Amino acid sequence: MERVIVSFCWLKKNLPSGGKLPEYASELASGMDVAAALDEPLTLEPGERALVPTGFGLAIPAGFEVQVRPRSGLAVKHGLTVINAPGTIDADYRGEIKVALVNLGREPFTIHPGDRIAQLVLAPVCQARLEVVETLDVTDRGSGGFGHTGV
Ligand SMILES: O=c1ccn([C@H]2C[C@H](O)[C@@H](COP(=O)(O)OP(=O)(O)OP(=O)(O)O)O2)c(=O)[nH]1
Ligand SMILES: [Mg+2]
Repeated sequence: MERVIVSFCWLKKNLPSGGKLPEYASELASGMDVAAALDEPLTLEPGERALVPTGFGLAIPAGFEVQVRPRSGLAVKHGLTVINAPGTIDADYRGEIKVALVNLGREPFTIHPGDRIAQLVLAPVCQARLEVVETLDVTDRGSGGFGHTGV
């Protein structure tokens, strides 16, 4: 598959403990698994959330974004998910990529340095140019929404 070049940079002088280059786990995986760059294990109590560092930053080309998505295994088995999923990494952001995790499970969950906590999906985006009008055009749906077509 053709790949888009994204600049990757460790943001600290020493490679953070647990920091790993994000990787596609299979040939055609949509997301690169991303690891927790932690000095020590971090335990999330039920209902608790944390902004987990990765140690790196990206320079994403214009016309793309990176989405931070949960890993379904962690979500289904432990209730660990990304609270703002999909997190948005803007193409002009140069700070550290962080993962906003929440433990929606019933048990405490411990993240160890280097654990794969989420996945990063590179996705195309386009920006809108808003054209302000007096009225919107007419459609069959009209203003029906939120279950209007049935469950
Ligand atoms: O899961 C995330 C979400 C965001 N970010 C970083 C990159 C992103 O470009 C920036 C801003 O994110 P967002 O636009 O979602 O947050 P905001 O609350 O709108 O903050 P801002 O006013 O800085 O845009 O924070 C992360 O590292 N991880
Ligand atoms: Mg924003």
